Amino acid sequence: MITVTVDLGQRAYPIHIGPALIDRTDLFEPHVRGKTVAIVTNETVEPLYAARLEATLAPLGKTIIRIVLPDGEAHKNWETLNRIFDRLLAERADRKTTLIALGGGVIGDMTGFAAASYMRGIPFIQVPTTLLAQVDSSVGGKTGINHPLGKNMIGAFYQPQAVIADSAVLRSLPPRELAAGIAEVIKTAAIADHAFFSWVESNIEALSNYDQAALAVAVRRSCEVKAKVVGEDEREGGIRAILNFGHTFGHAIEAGLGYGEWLHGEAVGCGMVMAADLSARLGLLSEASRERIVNVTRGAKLPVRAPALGEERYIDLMRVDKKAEGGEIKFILLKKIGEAVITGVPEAELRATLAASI
Ligand SMILES: NC(=O)c1ccc[n+]([C@@H]2O[C@H](COP(=O)([O-])OP(=O)(O)OC[C@H]3O[C@@H](n4cnc5c(N)ncnc54)[C@H](O)[C@@H]3O)[C@@H](O)[C@H]2O)c1
Ligand SMILES: O=C(O)C(=O)C[C@@H](O)[C@H](O)[C@H](O)COP(=O)(O)O
Ligand SMILES: [Zn+2]
Repeated sequence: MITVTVDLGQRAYPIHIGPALIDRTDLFEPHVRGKTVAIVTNETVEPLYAARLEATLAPLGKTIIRIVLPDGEAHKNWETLNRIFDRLLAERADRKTTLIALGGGVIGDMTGFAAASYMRGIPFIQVPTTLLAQVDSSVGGKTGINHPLGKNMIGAFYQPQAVIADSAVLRSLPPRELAAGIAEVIKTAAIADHAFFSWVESNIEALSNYDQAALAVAVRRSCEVKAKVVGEDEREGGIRAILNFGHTFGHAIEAGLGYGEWLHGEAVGCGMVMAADLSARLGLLSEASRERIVNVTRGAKLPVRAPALGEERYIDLMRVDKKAEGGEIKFILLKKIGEAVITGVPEAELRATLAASI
């Protein structure tokens, strides 16, 4: 097992990474408060891992509740969030109840938001079970739900007590979901670490083939980079926005097609290709580097052509992006592989990228 620390100044929390961590009572014990623990999961993950997690928690002598939600991005909304609150209230869950998010990013984001708002804040632990959640969403405290008009529009910054990432659970992940997780690995490397990007290029087959050693490197390095960025700028006042590379286009794709049509990671993969195109068009990124982004994304079996929503629709959807200021859309672009910039762009170049990508 290795442990990466997220150091927020006032407080810090661990990200434990390794095989069979779901079975380690000693890792959960320091973070489980109160008399009740609620495991929040979904109908796909529950039959795979909930009983094991309950067996791990049993020696702690807590009352354990299972809250099982419908599966999928289309359910990351108010209605599903309310099901968590309804159940917590029905069970008389008090302020010391600990929530455990057992699942991918959808479960993690919703459980975190429920924890942030139930009785104005209760503790929660992230147990990410997808690659995407292990490399990205379980770390850093962005929690929330989607709105039909925009992705993750309602939410809170609220940090977990700990992240416990069991690498063995990735074996049951469908290939399409694995690829979606690789998209966020590519993103992390592209914005912050050229050597890591080169490593991803060389190991893209191994990652796609569930090679445990390669996945361990990807999870560890991605968490190290994310922990550092979040430690510098927890609430996205500045530098944290680089973690949004590919997301301005990607979120427009997700909302425009309807949530769940494309996976988040697929939309981000295509969004990175579009952002690299825009970076090259503006003379920031070399053509050779742009091609490396396209090739590694394609190598991960992610889409590189954008869905035909129409130029105006893309622009409309991107105007509600959380990074927009006074109606001006802000993009995360690349100066080179391993270095990102946050900037507005001339409309003509943006339209040229959209025309070339669709
Ligand atoms: N908070 C953040 O910083 C952050 C970062 C990135 C993404 N996100 C959010 O995360 C979400 C995407 O997360 P995701 O890609 O994990 O999707 P997801 O949560 O929908 O999980 C993907 C699928 O895999 C299934 N699954 C989960 N673990 C499994 C396992 N071990 N074996 C078999 N099946 C398993 C799930 O039931 C689901 O069908 C999006 O809503 C995105 O906005 C948040
Ligand atoms: O942690 C962050 O910061 C990120 O931007 C990580 C992204 O991968 C993630 O998809 C995040 O939820 C996007 O945040 P949003 O603020 O653009 O909704
Ligand atoms: Zn993302």
